[in-house]
Amino acid sequence: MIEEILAHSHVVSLPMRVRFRGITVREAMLFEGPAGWGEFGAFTEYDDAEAAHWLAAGIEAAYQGPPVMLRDTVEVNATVPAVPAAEVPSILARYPGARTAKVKVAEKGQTLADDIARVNAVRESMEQVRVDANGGWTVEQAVSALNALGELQYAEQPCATVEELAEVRRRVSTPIAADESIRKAEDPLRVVRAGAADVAIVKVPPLGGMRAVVRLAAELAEYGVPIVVSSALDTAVGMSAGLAAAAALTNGDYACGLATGRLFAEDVADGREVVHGRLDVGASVPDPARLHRLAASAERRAWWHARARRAFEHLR
Ligand SMILES: O=C(O)CCC(=O)c1ccccc1C(=O)O
Ligand SMILES: [Mg+2]
Repeated sequence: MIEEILAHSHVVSLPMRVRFRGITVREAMLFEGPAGWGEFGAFTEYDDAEAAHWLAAGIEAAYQGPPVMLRDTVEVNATVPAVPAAEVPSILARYPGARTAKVKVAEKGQTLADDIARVNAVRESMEQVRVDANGGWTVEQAVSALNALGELQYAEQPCATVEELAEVRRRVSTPIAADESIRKAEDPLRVVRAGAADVAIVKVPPLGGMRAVVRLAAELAEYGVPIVVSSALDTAVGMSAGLAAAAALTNGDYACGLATGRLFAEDVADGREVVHGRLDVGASVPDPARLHRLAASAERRAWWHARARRAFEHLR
């Protein structure tokens, strides 16, 4: 099966408009199967065992297709990278009609004053603001930052560990969301059992697929913890899987972090625009001219193929 996947694959390199998560180009391998297109885009620093989940998610999309969807559009949030406050209006302009924004905070080399200025700039035009520290604060820093930042929908991964999240959650009134603590966990439920999260950020690729997201959502609902489906900086192909998973949830109350296609200077497909703060869930089919234009070097293509082979071994 892996040879068939590789034979129908394209490795792309998408330039980002603004640096995000420390990267300026996003590479991914896309492949077409009997049920549609799938994506294998595990972050380059992830090991093969972790990457295997991402490959499983791509295989589900290409060979099985989406689960039963309950909606044909999904509400999305604007995603604001750790830019200077003055750049916020131009970033938000790319998400017409969005009511919620997620703002990156705790960026290395920046100060709390930078975060406060950025969050306040976002508040001027958004109904709801959430922040994402990507585990960048200590407990004490998180407590003072969250007290200083004012009312937020929630704070995503303020600190690195589950224990720290639980402590911050006891000490502040801001709801706490877990992202990396779920994405990297053997047992995603540990974080809620530990009292570490009010909200769970869930991404299709690291969980291993759309159906895995729907299952986890049902388990978390028993603990009263809602999920927010977000992207892993996926191309338009991977985003289709995130949108399908979000559309399959019975409780889809939170705006999803699935509009990150706006962070790319160019994507593999066009036509999926944010309209009234929502995205259509219909599958995106890559445009051959774009696949050609965005093709990665032969060397990077070989790297992704070798990695996909190793990851596939973990699935057998
Ligand atoms: O949630 C969003 O608004 C966008 C998704 C996002 O921030 C993200 C994208 C890729 C990798 C990590 C993250 C993250 O949430 O930390
Ligand atoms: Mg996050």
